[in-house]
Amino acid sequence: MKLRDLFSDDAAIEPQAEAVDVKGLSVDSRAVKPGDLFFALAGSKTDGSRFIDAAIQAGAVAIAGDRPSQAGRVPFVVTPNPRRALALAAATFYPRQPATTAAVTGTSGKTSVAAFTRQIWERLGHVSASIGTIGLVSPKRTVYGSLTTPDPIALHKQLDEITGDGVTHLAFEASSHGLDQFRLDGVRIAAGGFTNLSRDHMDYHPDEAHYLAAKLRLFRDLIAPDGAAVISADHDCSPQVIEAARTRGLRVIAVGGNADGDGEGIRLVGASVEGFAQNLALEHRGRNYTIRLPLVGEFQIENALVAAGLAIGTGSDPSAVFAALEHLEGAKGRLEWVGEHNGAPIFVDYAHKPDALAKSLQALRPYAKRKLIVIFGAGGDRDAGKRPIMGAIAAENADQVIVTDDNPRSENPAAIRAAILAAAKGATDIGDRTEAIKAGIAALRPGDALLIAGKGHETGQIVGDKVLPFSDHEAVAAALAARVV
Ligand SMILES: CC(=O)N[C@H]1[C@@H](OP(=O)(O)OP(=O)(O)OC[C@H]2O[C@@H](n3ccc(=O)[nH]c3=O)[C@H](O)[C@@H]2O)O[C@H](CO)[C@@H](O)[C@@H]1O[C@H](C)C(=O)N[C@@H](C)C(=O)N[C@H](CCC(=O)O)C(=O)O
Repeated sequence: MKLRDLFSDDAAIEPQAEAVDVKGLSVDSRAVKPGDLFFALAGSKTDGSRFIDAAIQAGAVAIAGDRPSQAGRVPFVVTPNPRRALALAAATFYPRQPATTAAVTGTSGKTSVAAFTRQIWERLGHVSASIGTIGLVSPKRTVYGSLTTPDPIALHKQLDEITGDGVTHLAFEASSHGLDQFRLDGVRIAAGGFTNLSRDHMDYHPDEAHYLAAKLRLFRDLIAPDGAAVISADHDCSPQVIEAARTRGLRVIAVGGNADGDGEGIRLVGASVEGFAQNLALEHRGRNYTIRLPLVGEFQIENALVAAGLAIGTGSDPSAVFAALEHLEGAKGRLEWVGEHNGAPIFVDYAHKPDALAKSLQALRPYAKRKLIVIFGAGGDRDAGKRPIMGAIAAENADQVIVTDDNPRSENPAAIRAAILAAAKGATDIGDRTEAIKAGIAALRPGDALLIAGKGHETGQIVGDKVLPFSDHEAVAAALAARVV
């Protein structure tokens, strides 16, 4: 592809460089291949412009960045926002995208919403995929990804491939990092969803206003002008998100108890727990629907309604969408029942933030007539402020707390646990996660329930810079199979 074709008019390209043939795109000098266009990006740890020489040595035929470089040996494209230019170039280089794409943002629930939207579309006969924290899930390929929102090059390569596979409908997760770093700017988004907002990523965003502003980019800048915004109406920040969507002239579908069921909204009129399911009364366009949602946890109602809104907002028939909710399956490691001991259920959940931990514990309370036990930890090299908050939430919402390791990374694991334990009076300290899980299961008696929180679908424990194989699912299965409990 010609260099000129990869950039919009605001990029400065010398006329003699416009026809340079670009064979690939790269943001990492260590991964550059001959023929690549290298984007020099200012990053959180270093500045890509320091590696221009290395990129040229590796075979880069052109460089893009926000200020002209002295390298001079290959053409240099000056563009005011290189990260956004990268996203748009990736969309041009890998041109195919599913015809219908929905994105979801919010602190919690993104993975479930993406999975539920995919499942609803599948049930309605569309070839569907989802991309997010648990990777790419599509009929022909399942690929694990390390980021919630992949970088633009990986993202557009995947979009191009799955479209070639016949995928017509895609639901994907828009993380605040992804939105802030313009990773999604080249995706044609027909509908965007918003779940909720709580404390998260304070190691990245300077404050909560910045965090919300990143999320709002989806509604302010990215959804197609004739697209839909599906917004949970039950949070303090909901009016701000609705306002951002209305200002753009998007079709707003509010969902939840505060939504208007007479019109576009999906109003939750009532909900009751029945076994491992919930009966919901809904109102949409003045019509009433009664459905059995086969999922545990009140928070899953919000996820299911946002998914339903995304399907309706991209053209599906409401009655068929609500009927499809009765068949939803939880996403891997999202308040997932993984076994039982002494008749007491054991759940694995990805909750690794204060609000999510509180919601998961509250969701399991109806299943713990006697004691609710929780096992969790907190990640190293990440927002340290959430550790005591999570300790206090666990102590308040559970009857027995075991604090363990969860990706300590470069930090001293015992110090992370100590910060949690200081706020969780009476908690037990068991650093080894396998041992903690064994102890939690061994403590179960009839009428109890156990929540193992933090890792969800993950298959590794990050210690130092090594990822050691670890899975809560496997640790539970091994403990139950060995009858060590
Ligand atoms: C903090 C963060 O978001 N970092 C992302 C960012 O990297 P960066 O630009 O800050 O990297 P940097 O190390 O400062 O380097 C600057 C530039 O120099 C380049 N470089 C660097 C060294 C070298 O030898 N040669 C070279 O060319 C780098 O490739 C980079 O382009 O841009 C990269 C390209 O898009 C991302 O891969 C990278 O994600 C890192 C791996 C990451 O861990 N991100 C996490 C925090 C993240 O994005 N998480 C969100 C949210 C998850 C959630 O909701 O829980 C996600 O979407 O996954």
